[in-house]
Amino acid sequence: MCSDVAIKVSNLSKCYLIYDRPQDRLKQMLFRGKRQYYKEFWALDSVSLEVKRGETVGIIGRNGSGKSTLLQLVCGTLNATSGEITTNGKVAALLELGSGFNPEFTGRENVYMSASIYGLTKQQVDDRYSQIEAFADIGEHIDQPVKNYSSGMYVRLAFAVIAHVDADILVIDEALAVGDAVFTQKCMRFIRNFKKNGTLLFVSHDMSSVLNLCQHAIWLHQGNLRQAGPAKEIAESYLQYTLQEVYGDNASLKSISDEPGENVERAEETDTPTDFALLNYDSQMQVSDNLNDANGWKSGSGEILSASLESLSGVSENVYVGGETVRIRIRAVAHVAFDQPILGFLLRDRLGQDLFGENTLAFTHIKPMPVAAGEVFEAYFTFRLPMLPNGQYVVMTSLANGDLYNNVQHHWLHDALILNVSSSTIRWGLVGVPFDEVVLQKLT
Ligand SMILES: Nc1ncnc2c1ncn2[C@@H]1O[C@H](COP(=O)(O)OP(=O)(O)OP(=O)(O)O)[C@@H](O)[C@H]1O
Repeated sequence: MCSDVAIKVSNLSKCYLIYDRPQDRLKQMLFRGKRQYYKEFWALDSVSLEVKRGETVGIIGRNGSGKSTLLQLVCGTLNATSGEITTNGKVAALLELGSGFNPEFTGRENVYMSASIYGLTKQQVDDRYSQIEAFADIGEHIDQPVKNYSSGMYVRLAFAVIAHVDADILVIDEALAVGDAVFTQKCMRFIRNFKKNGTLLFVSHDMSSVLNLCQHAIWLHQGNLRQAGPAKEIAESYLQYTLQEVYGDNASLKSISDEPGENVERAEETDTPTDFALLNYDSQMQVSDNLNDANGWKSGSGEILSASLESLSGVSENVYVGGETVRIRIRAVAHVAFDQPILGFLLRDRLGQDLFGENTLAFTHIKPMPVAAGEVFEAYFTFRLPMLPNGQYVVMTSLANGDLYNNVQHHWLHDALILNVSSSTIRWGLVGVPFDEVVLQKLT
C-alpha cells in the first residue's frame, strides 16, 4: 500500500447469518451443508474506499446502514466475509459502549489493560497514568469496576486512553454524543490537535460534528457506499435525501432564486398581521461557575480570580433570558507588573465553535492601564444576550499582556462558566434572531 494511504478498503462485505430460532443454529451445525437453516443479511456489500494519511473522514447514513460494521472491520474487532482492509499505522478506536473494557475490572485496571493492548509498556502507562486520569476526570470512580459506570463516565475513560496511546489512526463511533459540554470540548480540542498529523474516521448522526471535524465524508446506504466526497457536499446530499424521505420527492434544497417571479401576491392578511407564536425564540439559560474545575493553563505571572455573568434587567438570579442585557465580569490578579493587561472572553457551543466574544485590547491599545504586582483588576463587557438553541455552552476567559501585535497569554480557562440553555424554541441554526415580519406570498 502506498505510504500516504492510511486505510484502504477493497470490496469489503460483511454477511450476518440470521437464524429464526436458536435451535436452527444447532441444526445447521449438525446438518452442515445439507440444508440451510439461516437467512443471509448483508450488512456491508462490496464497499471500497481509501483514506489518505492525515485525512478526516466522516461516515454518515441512516440507522442500520452499516457504519458501525465498517468501523469494527477497520479496527479488526469483526471479521469480513470477503474483501480486504489494510491500515498503515497504529489504530485506536472508540467503538460502541461496552466494547474494549472488562466490566469487572476497575477503571485503573482497564487503563493498564487497554493501553497494553495498544502496545504501551507498563512503564509507559505508569508515566502517562496521571494524564489519562486527569483527562477522564471521573474522580474516585477510577477505582470502581467499570460495570458501575454511567455511559458518560465510560466514554470519558475510553477516550482518555485512546488519547494517550500515540495512535496514527483514530476511529470514533458517536462517542461525543454522550459527553457533557466540558468533556465534549476537551475531546474536540484533542481531536483538532490530533488532526494536524493523524487520520480520523468518525461516525456520527450529528451533521454539525461531521462538518466541524471532517474534510471528507462517506454516505453508506443499506450496506452500500452511496456517495463519497467533500463533507459539505455529502452532508447536503444526505440532508436532501432525508427531507425527501419525510416530505416526498418534491422536497428540495434548490435556491429560491432558481425560480424568479415578478408580481407578488400576498397571502390573505389577517387582523393581526403576523402571529408570532411560532417565532417566539425566547430562551432561558442557567449559568454556573466552573472556575475551580476549569481546564486551561497559566504562566504563573497572573491569574483570573473570578468570572461571572450578571443580569442588568434583574430577571432572576442565575436564570437569564435571551435578549436581555447582561454583563460578563472577569477579575484577575497580577503576580508581576503588567504594562498592558488584556482580559477577554469567548462563548462556545458544545462542539467548541466560537459563537462570539470580545477582549479589552481595543481599550488597552489606545489607553494602556499598567498594573503592579499584587494588584487586582477587572474588565466587564455589557451586551444583549443572544437567543440560543437548547444545549450547553461554555465561556472561555483569558488574561494576557501586550498590544495588538505582541502579546503573551498568562491565564487561559476553557470553561470558566457553563451555560445551560433550556426551553428555547429555536429550530435552526446557531442563534435566534427576532423577526419583525414574516410573509407568505404568491409570485404571479
Ligand atoms: N451481530 C449481528 N447479527 C445480525 N445482524 C447484525 C449484527 N450486527 C449488526 N447487524 C445488522 O447489520 C446492519 C448494520 O448495522 P450497523 O450497526 O453497522 O449499522 P449502523 O449504520 O452503525 O447503525 P446505527 O446508526 O443505528 O448505529 C443492521 O441492520 C444491523 O441490524
